[in-house]
Amino acid sequence: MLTSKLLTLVLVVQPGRVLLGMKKRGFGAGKWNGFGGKVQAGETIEQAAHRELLEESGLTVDKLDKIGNIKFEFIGETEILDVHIFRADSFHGEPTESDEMRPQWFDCDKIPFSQMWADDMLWFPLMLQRKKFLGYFKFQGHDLIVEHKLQEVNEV
Ligand SMILES: CNc1cc(N2CCOCC2)nc(N)n1
Repeated sequence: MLTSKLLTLVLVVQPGRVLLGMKKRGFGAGKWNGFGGKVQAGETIEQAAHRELLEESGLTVDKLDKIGNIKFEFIGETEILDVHIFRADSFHGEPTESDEMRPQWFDCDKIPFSQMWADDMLWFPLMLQRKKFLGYFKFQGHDLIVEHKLQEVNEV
């Protein structure tokens, strides 16, 4: 029986550039990604997204737009990662390195997909076009996608 773990992911996007963080330890270490993590008991998914963004990047945002939900399965593991993805177009503060993440701005046409999770190159274009999407990715290990579904939706 597969249980699911609620996670958040926030992409801060400004005209022509997106803020990513180099994950310094733990799950996904060595990859560039948005900012996020676990949803704690007693907080909403959106509250968790705000909290993790602040903890990992030093930024606060007035508004998070729900843009996607992707479920990740890893062959041989019983826990499905249920990742709720948000986009912010403006922020307060300065991107600041944390224990977890080293933030850096990337031109939207120079996103380092080779140093990111393999699914990102498939849904980032939807995110950048402000589309909304639902996805499912089955991984073998951390690098190989053996099966996936990705659909644009009107509501996440
Ligand atoms: C497996 N592919 C993933 C996983 C992932 N995250 C899981 C851990 O929490 C933060 C988001 N993020 C991306 N872009 N791709």
